[in-house]
Amino acid sequence: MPVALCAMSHSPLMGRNDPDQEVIDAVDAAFDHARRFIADFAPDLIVIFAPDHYNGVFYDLLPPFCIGAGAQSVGDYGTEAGPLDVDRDAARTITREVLDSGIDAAFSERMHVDHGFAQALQLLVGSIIAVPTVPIFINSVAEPLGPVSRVRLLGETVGRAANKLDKRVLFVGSGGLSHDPPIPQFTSSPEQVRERLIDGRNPSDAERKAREQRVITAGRDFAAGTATIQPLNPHWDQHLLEILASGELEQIDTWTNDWFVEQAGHSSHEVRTWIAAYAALHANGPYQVTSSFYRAIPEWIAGFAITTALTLSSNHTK
Ligand SMILES: O=C(O)CCc1cccc(O)c1O
Ligand SMILES: [Fe+2]
Repeated sequence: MPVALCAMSHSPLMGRNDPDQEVIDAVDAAFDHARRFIADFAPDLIVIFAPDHYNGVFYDLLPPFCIGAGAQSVGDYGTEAGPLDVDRDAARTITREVLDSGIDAAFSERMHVDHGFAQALQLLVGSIIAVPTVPIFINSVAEPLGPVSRVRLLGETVGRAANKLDKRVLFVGSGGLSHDPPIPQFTSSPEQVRERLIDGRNPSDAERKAREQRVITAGRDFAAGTATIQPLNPHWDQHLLEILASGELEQIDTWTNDWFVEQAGHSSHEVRTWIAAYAALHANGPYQVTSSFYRAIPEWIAGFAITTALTLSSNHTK
C-alpha cells in the first residue's frame, strides 16, 4: 500500500502573537496545500511523531520514545482535549516490530500528549479524532538525549512495520525547526520548577495560564528584538530541509546534540520528529518531496516549515 508524509512545525503562538498578514497568508496557503495533499492521499492511518513540553511526559519516568496504543490530549493552549482515535492493533503491531528490531521504545495504553500532537492533527485533518492514529512520542526537550541516529533507526522500523499493515499510512512529524522557546532546563531550574518537571500533571488553570503567558510574552519580546532567547537559524533550517529532501538521512547521524543546540537552539531537537517521519517514509522506498514551505517566524518562535512527500511508487497510484 502507498505511504506518504507531511512534516510541519507547530507553535501555540499561532493566532496569539501573529506576524504580518503576508506571512500568515503564506502559511495558510501552505497548510491548505498540505490539507489537500492529505485529502487526496486519503490515509487510513496516521502515524504521528511528536514531542512533549512537560505537559504529558515528565522526569518521574522519561522514555526516549513511547508508542501509544491509547492516548489522551491534555488540551494545552486551547488545543482539543480528550482521547485520540488510536488504532490499538496497529500500535501493538508497530511496537512489536520496533522492539524486535532492538529499539527499546516504551509503550503506553494511555499516553498523555500535548499541542505537539494535537495542533498538528487539528491543522492537518481538522481534529484529534478525524483519522485513526498511532501516536509516537519522541523526547526532544528533556535532556539528556541519546544520539540522533537512534531516532532515524526508530523511524525506519516504524516505516517497515507500517508497510505490513495493509493500510494507506501517512507519516506526520510535528516540531522544529530552529527555535529556542523558554522551556525550563532541569539542571538550571530552582527546586519548585524542578518539581513541576518531575511530576507536573494536572496543573491548575491559573498555573497553566501563567506558563502559557510566559511563552506568549517571550514571543512578543523575541519579535521586538528584546528577548534573550537564541536567534532562529534559517541557514541551518534550509540545510536540514535539503538533507531531508535528498533522502541521505545518515548524514544527520554525525550531528551531535550540542551542535543542534549551538546552531539552532534547544528546541531544535524537535526536528527528531521530522527525521523519524522521513526515515519511516524512506523505509518504504525512494521518495520525492512534493512541496516545501519555509519562513523564519520570530513571532511564533519558530523556523517554520511544512513539507509533503511521497514514495516514488505511491505517486499517482491510489
Ligand atoms: O509552551 C511550551 O512549552 C513551548 C511552546 C512552543 C513555542 C514555540 C514553538 C514550539 O515548538 C513550542 O512548542
Ligand atoms: Fe514544540
